[in-house]
Amino acid sequence: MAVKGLGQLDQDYDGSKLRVGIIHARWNRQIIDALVEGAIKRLQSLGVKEENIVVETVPGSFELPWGTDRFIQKELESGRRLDAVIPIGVLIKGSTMHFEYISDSVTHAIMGLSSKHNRPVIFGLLTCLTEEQALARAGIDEGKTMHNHGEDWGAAAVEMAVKFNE
Ligand SMILES: O=Nc1c(NC[C@H](O)[C@H](O)[C@H](O)CO)[nH]c(=O)[nH]c1=O
Repeated sequence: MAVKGLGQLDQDYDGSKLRVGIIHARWNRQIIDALVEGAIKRLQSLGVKEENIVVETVPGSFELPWGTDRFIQKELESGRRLDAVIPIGVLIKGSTMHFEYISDSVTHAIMGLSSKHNRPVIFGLLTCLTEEQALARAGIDEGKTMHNHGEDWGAAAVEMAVKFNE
C-alpha cells in the first residue's frame, strides 16, 4: 500500500529494528541542522527508535567519506552495527574551483561506501550554486519553496536497509 505524503516511498516500511547513523559536516551549520532534523523526523516517522539514531560530526564535507567509513567500522568494532548511514554535507559554490573538486570527489567516494560495507550509505550532500538554493532544499528559505531533502534521505535509508540488508 502506497503511504501518502511520505515522499517517494513505494510502500510502508517498518524501521523499528533498524539502527541508523547520521554523520554531518559542520560547514553551513544552519542548513545542516535543518537537514539533520528532517532526516531524524522521517526516520522516527518510519519507526526507527530515537536510541537507534546515532549522530556523529566531521569538520567539512571533504571529511565525510573517510569519516563515514570509520564511523561504520568503529560502531561494528564496538558491537553496534549500523544498518544504514546518512552522510550530510552542504557545499556552496564560492569564487574558486574548490566547490567542484570537493563535490565531485566526495560524491564518488560516498557512492563506493555502500558496496564496501554492504549496507546503504545515502547521498546527503547538497551541492548548491547559491546559499538560497541550499536554504530551499533544507526547507528553510523565506518562501518555503521546497521540502526538506533530509526527509527524503531518512526515507531512503529505511527503504534500502529493510529491502536489501542481509
Ligand atoms: O569550502 N567550502 C566548504 C567546505 N570546505 C571545507 C572542506 O570540506 C574541508 O573540511 C577542509 O578543506 C579541510 O579538509 N566544506 C563544506 O562542507 N562546505 C563548503 O561549502
